[in-house]
Amino acid sequence: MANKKLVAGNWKMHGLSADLPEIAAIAAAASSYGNVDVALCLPATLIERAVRAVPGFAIGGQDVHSAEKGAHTGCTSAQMLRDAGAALTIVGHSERREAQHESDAEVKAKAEAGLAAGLGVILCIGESLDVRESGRAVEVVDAQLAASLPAETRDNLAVAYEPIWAIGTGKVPSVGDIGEMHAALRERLVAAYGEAGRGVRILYGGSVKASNAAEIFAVPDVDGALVGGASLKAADFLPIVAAAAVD
Ligand SMILES: O=C(CO)COP(=O)(O)O
Repeated sequence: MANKKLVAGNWKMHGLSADLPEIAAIAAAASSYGNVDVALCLPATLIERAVRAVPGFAIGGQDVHSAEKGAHTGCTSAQMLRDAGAALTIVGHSERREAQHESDAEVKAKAEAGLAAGLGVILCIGESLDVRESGRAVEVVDAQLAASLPAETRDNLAVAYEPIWAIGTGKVPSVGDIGEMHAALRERLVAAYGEAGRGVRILYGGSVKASNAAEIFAVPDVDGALVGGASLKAADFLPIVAAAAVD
């Protein structure tokens, strides 16, 4: 049976209190789609206010530290996100893997910390353009996933395949390439977790828009999307949610 789709927005470093009405508009409309889970991963500074503004709607963070607490200036623990009312968090986004030099081992520790704190976790992986052009994308991303996966899965673990060259560029892999990658990632999840690996949602991310969402969602083993730029406005995001709601 197909997994229920998850459409999550990643607001990255966007969002001030003036944007709370936009979040409320997204949450209000999203609640009418019973067969799709919808979430917004916001800057840490907005989480608590957003949770108060849209009770019951899934608000998430974009990163957590792997430790519960300690001398880590500027970092946020998974418990802190939970305490602010977050339901989930992204870990291992390529922007952090690149700019903050996060390793697979660190991403794995972050994913485990998030799950242990009761957060849903969206674990990101994806290849560079060089790797895609070398023909080694599946091999490299599979190895990245194997090294980043938490030791044990939980119901609220999801994986997001985000080719780095597709993020914010308007470029999207062919549906054939997305399908090939998601099938390989599914095999990896089943190898790691047995049958439970079939229930781990595999999202696609990278230039998802209203115009391409339906064909991406129709690919086998695409269980939703992680959406950047097109998640900032209800008018752009809600058609993507609507496309996920079509069986
Ligand atoms: O990085 C992304 C989501 O995490 C994708 O960003 P865009 O949808 O803006 O390409």
